[in-house]
Amino acid sequence: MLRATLNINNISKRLYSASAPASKGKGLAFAAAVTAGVLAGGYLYSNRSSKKSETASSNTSKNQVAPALNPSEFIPFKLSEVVSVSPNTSIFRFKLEEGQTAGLSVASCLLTMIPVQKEGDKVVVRPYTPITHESTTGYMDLLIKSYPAGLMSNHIFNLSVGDELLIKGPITKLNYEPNMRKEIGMIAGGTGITPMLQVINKITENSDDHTKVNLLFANNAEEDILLKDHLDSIEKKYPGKLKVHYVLSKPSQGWTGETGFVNADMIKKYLPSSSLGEDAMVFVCGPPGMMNAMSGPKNGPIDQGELSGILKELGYAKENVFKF
Ligand SMILES: Cc1cc2nc3c(=O)[nH]c(=O)nc-3n(C[C@H](O)[C@H](O)[C@H](O)COP(=O)(O)OP(=O)(O)OC[C@H]3O[C@@H](n4cnc5c(N)ncnc54)[C@H](O)[C@@H]3O)c2cc1C
Repeated sequence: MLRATLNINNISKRLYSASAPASKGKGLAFAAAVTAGVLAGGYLYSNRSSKKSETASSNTSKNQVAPALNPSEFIPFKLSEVVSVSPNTSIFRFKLEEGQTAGLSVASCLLTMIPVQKEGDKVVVRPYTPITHESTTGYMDLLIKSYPAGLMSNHIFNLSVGDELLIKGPITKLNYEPNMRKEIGMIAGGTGITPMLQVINKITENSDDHTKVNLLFANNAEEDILLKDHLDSIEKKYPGKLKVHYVLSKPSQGWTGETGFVNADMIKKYLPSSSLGEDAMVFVCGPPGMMNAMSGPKNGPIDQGELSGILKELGYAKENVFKF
């Protein structure tokens, strides 16, 4: 597998590896046979394979290439590059046709699948959140953390350039509209940055969107901060639009940012006040412990569950908090 230690700005400038080995096409024949719902990321995601969606191609004029993703069918995407961004997290770049977008909406995720390869195996499906802009053509990037016993993350980390991954989507999580709120507060932990990045990209690339974003981004140590250079460069380019506040639970001696876990004082200091009511919204995405402490868990992919935790204590209303 091709590995490097470049940031996202650099990899977007790099060419794809020209020496991709032939795809192994592992077990693809089994994909079509999968009809059952499967447990993914703690939730039940529908995994019904149906006729190819016509939405992608029917909305596309003759001169445009239809978006790559299909919301109703898993299709194979070829891995073209892998870039390490922290000790346990990498960006996996999948090749699209020249001039072709992924077909993402903001904010949305997609599903990856490991098909059944022999009798007795179970299909594995997990959601991931692409970090490429909606308008990006020719490739789609996923930022993925590896877990020692993780079925999907290990599968993806073991792919070689040229191998294929079955992907279906997009699944819209939140329909972001420009200026839908005056201010947005974001609380992200680790790879929970991925949906935030989609929204940040959408806001900053639209000069008519005047939303102010404050992001509280929690990680363990400095080397674990995902896409720091990239976030810092967006903050620098759009000073009135984005402010990033880093929080480390295991900081080094010289660290001058916030330390510990995200707490009520940090939320009061950096995020829009709950007194702004419908003028503001807070997005939350992170590991289960963080979700529980900040906002309470979701009840399923489309059920936000009740609001609890620190945000509730600080007076935010349920409709002004979104859990990814
Ligand atoms: C909507 C949505 C979007 C997501 N987007 C991304 C994304 O962009 N990037 C990304 O890396 N992940 C993302 N995830 C998480 C991802 O879907 C998987 O849950 C994750 O990659 C682990 O899957 P796995 O099959 O490797 O591990 P599993 O086989 O499911 O779990 C094996 C073991 O890994 C450990 N583990 C798994 N998940 C966690 C966790 N969250 N915290 C702590 N330990 C854990 C546990 O020890 C667990 O027993 C998203 C989840 C959701 C719900």
